[in-house]
Amino acid sequence: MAARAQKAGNGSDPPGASYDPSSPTKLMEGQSFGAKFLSPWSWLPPPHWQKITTIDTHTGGEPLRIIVEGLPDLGPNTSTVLAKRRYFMDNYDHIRTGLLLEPRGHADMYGAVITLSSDPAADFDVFFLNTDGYSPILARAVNLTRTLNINTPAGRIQSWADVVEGEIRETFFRNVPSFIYRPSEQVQVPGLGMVDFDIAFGGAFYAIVDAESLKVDLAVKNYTEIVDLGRKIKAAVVNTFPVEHPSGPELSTLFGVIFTGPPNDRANHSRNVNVFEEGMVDRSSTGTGVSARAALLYARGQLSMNETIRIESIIGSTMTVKVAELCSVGPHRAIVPEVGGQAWIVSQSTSFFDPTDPLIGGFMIR
Ligand SMILES: O=C(O)[C@H]1NCC[C@@H]1O
Repeated sequence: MAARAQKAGNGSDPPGASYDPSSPTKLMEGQSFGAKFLSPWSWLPPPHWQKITTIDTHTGGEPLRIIVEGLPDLGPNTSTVLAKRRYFMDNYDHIRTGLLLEPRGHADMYGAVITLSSDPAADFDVFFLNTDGYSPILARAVNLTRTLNINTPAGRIQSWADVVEGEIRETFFRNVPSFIYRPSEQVQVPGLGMVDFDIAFGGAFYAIVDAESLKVDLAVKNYTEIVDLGRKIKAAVVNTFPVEHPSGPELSTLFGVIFTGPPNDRANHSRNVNVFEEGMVDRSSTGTGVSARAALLYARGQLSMNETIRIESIIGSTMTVKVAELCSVGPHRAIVPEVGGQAWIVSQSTSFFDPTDPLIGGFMIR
């Protein structure tokens, strides 16, 4: 494959032909063979291959691949983030699958498209990609030096950082209004019997289930069982309890099932494991999920205004949440949650898409 790409890139030059041993790029003893033949000095992809540059980050272990260069035009109507997302869905879904699925990604990969906003009140627009489709919002910490107003498919959020001596300690965002949608419901789940749950919205709709009622410990060793339970419960709830957000159909789907359980670290309030879409598992405690939990806890008198709680993820990473304001969303009494977390930048890379690659759009093994 490397030889084929080489031929396409440099005409008839043999691999590494443009490498000049006397140049400053000369390899030192111990440098890898790959460094010589795949270095940008010796090989360039052919001009007709699509090239997309991304920056990878993670928030509490949950990956986020952000497209920073190479995205084609987002169409004639860029007036709203939803219009841009619609155009992307209709025209570039192969970019989502190509960047997030194997071989460039994996079944639980996540992505984001950040664009300038035509809304003067917003610093930028962002929409989110996952391996099964598109998420209404992704509660992610961004590294910031000032408060940013960000338009997401779920609405406007604000994000800022706590900076101490030039170092970002924690980042926060003020989420969209979050509310209980259907408290204390039950559903018959094939193979499980009756399952108790609540539905709450925190930027996305979730069915929230106490894991102890299913006798499952929310540990990584039970990953497969947790995914299986999440998929079964989600299917049963979707079939029985349709959700409708007052803002319209784009937000009116059940995104996932959040299992709650006791924390491993007693300093934390609880544990959240979010099984979303068709079986993706959030490595973090889920920003939209802790928001939905805060709405539920506040309505039940188990969380006070401005009281901060810390919620663990399946891998033990944490996010904080507090109720910062009260408001309403259509007929629902709502809270405005403030979520805190930590994010790290881990790499930058350019993906190449050879049009003759039969797996150019990616594949998934789950
Ligand atoms: O933190 C969040 O809200 C997101 N993480 C993956 C699933 C959710 O979209």
